[in-house]
Parts: sequence; C-alpha cells; structure tokens
Amino acid sequence: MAEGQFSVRNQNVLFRNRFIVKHKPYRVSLTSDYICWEQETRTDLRTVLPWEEVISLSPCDCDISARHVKCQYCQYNPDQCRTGLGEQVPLQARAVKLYYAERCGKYKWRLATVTFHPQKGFVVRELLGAAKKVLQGLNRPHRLLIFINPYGGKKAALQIFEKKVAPLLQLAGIDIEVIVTQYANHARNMIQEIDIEHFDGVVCVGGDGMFSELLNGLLVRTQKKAGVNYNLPSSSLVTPLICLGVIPAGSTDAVTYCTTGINDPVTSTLLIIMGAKLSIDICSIHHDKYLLQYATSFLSYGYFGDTLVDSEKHRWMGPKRYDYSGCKKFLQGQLYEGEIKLAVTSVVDSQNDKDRCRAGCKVCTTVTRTGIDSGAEGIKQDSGKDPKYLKVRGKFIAINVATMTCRCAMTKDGISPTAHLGNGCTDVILVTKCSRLNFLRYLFRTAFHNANPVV
Ligand SMILES: Nc1ncnc2c1ncn2[C@@H]1O[C@H](COP(=O)(O)OP(=O)(O)OP(=O)(O)O)[C@@H](O)[C@H]1O
Repeated sequence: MAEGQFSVRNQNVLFRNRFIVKHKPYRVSLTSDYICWEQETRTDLRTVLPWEEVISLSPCDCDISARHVKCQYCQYNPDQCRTGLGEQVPLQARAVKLYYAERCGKYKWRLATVTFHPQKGFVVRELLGAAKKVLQGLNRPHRLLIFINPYGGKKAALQIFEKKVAPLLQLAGIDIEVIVTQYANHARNMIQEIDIEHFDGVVCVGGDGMFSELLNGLLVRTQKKAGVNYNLPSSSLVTPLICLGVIPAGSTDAVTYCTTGINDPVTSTLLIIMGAKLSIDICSIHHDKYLLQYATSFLSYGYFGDTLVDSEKHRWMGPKRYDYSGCKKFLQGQLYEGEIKLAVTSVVDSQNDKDRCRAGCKVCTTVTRTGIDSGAEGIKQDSGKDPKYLKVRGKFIAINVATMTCRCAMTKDGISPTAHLGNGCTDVILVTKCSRLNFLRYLFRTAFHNANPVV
C-alpha cells in the first residue's frame, strides 16, 4: 500500500465518487490496478491499494459512529460474507466495507478494514459492482481442497483452521472442501484418488511432515499421469499444474518459515487468498532403483536424521521432543563411515552473501526461466558438459542436505542461510568426525548464527 505519491487522474478510472471515511469527506476511485481513497481537503492523505491486496468488498450497515456494534452484514454469517464478491448486493445496504491485507512488520500480514459511507445511497451498488468485475479478473484461487492434521504440532490445527483460516477464506468467497486426516498417510492416499482437477489448489493445515505427505502424493500422481518412470533417478520431474499451500500448525514449520519468512497462519492464509506463488526445489531419494520419497527443505543422515526418528517416540512432549532427542543423540556421539559422491555443476561460494532468498528472488526466477531440470540429465543439459564428481570418504557425524534455508524457531537464519528456494541446486553440509566441543560449537552457530556455521 502506498500513501502520497500517486495520481489517479492519469489512470483509467472505473468508478469515482464521494464517501465519508472516519467522519471525513473522501473521494474513492477504482482503476483496473488500484483502489484509492483520498481526503477531499487534503490530497496528501491518500491511500493507494493494489487489487492484489484486496480481500473483499462487502455491503455494510454499521452505524458511522458505532465502534463496536457490528451490523447484520459484518456479523459472522457465511451467506452474507459471500456477498463479498458482490453476487447479491442488497438494496438496503448503506455502506461498503473494504477488507484488505496489510503488512505489519517485515514478513507478517494482517487483515485491515475501512468503511466507505456514501454521500448518496445508490453508489453502494455501483462501487460493489465495479469491484466485483476487477476481483473476478484476478488470478486467485476460487476452490481449495484443505487437509487438516489434528495430530501434528501442539494438536491445534483444527482450532487454527476454525478461528483463523476459515473466516478469511469465507470473506474472500473461496469455496472449500475440508478433509480432517484420520491416520498417517491419509492425505497422501486421498490426493492420489480425489479428482483434484476441480480445485485451484491443495492446502494443508499442519507441519513439514504433512506438507511432505501431500507433496509426495501429488508428485507421484503427476508422474503416473504423465507416464514418467519415477523410480529412475535420471527421470525428469513433471511439475504438477495445481499449487500446494501450507498453513503452519506443526512443530518446526520450516517450509512455511522459508517461504513466507514467518510461521503465522493468518499471513499464510492471506498470501493464499492473494494468489502468491513460488517454485521450490525438490529432491528425490532412491534405493535399489526404487523411489523412496520426494523431499524438500531438509534431508539428513546421521545426527539430525537420528534425532528426528527418535523424536517420533516422544511426540507427547510436543515441539520440545526435538530438544530432548537432540541432547540424547549428542551424548551418544554416533559416527557413520562411508563415501559420498556428489555431482557438482559449478562451485559458488555464497556463504558470505548478505542477500536472502525470498519470493521474487532474482537467482531463482532466472533459473526457472532457463528451465533447469531435475535429475542427472538435467545437470548435463544445463552445463553443456558432464558434471564434475566430488568424492568424500571418511567418518561423519551428520550428512545434511538443505534445499532451502530451513529456518525455524530452533535456528533463526536456518541450517543453510544462503540456500535458495528454487535455483535447481541443493546445499550439502558434511559434518565430519570432530570433538564433541567442536560439534557443539557447530550446533550453537547453526542455532544462533553469531558466526558462519559452515567452517
Ligand atoms: N490423523 C493422524 N493421526 C496420526 N498421524 C497423522 C494424522 N494425520 C497426519 N499424520 C502424520 O503426522 C505427521 C506429523 O504431522 P505434522 O508435520 O503436521 O506435525 P509435526 O511433525 O508436529 O510438525 P513438523 O513436521 O513441522 O515438525 C505427518 O507425517 C503425518 O503423516
């Protein structure tokens, strides 16, 4: 939202009229790009809101002086909320309420409202009608399939959905079909059976495990449909046409942290309503010519992998289980011996980069446009020559693969702070045999990032 530096006079105006906003006379203008309200006597008091940030415009009867009493339209009532897209605008409505997404802080979004009371009654229908036309032309989801995991995190997914997510989706006029999962892998199985073509997106209310379930179900379904032998490590991944969204209700919520910058259910819901999209890198894990799993965010063999497995036995502790299992595995000091072979396309020392990857990142958008593909063949095609192979042999404490920064409450900058969300590469972090003190140092640096953890 911009204030001040904008002139609606030069734009193609779809609607303009006088309204009262907070007891002051305002001029409200609609163009194909913006909705703008400016005080008539003080043109420096102007708010210009791009349509992308508009959630809905609804009829309203709230008394101009009443602060806390809500009119019949503004009270929670799904049928009346539906008129947000102006389908049946009641003649008697006396005002228009604009709901929009407003940034508060670096990453957080919240719902804000402003009420326009017309100086002449009939303009309410005109304003709602003009807004409806623009909103319908936006590239946004209209129907969503939502999976809720009542078992993950602090077991609060259902409450989060009912209190924070559903009212916003209703306000935006989005149709939803909700499935509450009954067992592990329920969502993965369902997504392979349901006719998802009727939906504009699939969303889960849960954590990284739940997101991974849906991702795997969706990717396997897409590969099968495209006739791709996904068990072959060299097969190119066919990207699903439908978008996958996540509303955080898990323990670590690293995927949400990395993609939105914060784990806030309201922020994620508003971004889904606004149609925000980005591409992320996916790894495939194979064994004996079979696909074991597709993975994103974090993949670990050794210390972190063992911690995750052990933490599942202590789920009753909630998110604290990671700290408990992490301490236990640290004290056990397990080492793994082996050889790692990496295909390296180019060596980029990005460890000291100040820029962090986020939506619209230049590196990721350039790579997406040039069409880097997954799999060994993709690597060959892009570099135009065979990749270099790097072999490392020895004893390891942990072998970590991060396809994104893996930010979460336990590590504020992430396990690999300079990783990109969708540049076609993954960061490999090898923690070789070292003293307990040095390993502890590495863990502290990863958690607090007061120094480069990768040394
Ligand atoms: N109804 C259910 N009962 C038991 N397990 C379930 C159910 N629904 C989903 N699951 C499983 O619960 C696992 C964990 O869920 P989720 O990722 O939402 O929470 P979390 O593990 O606490 O969070 P995070 O992965 O962010 O640390 C998932 O891998 C999923 O397979």
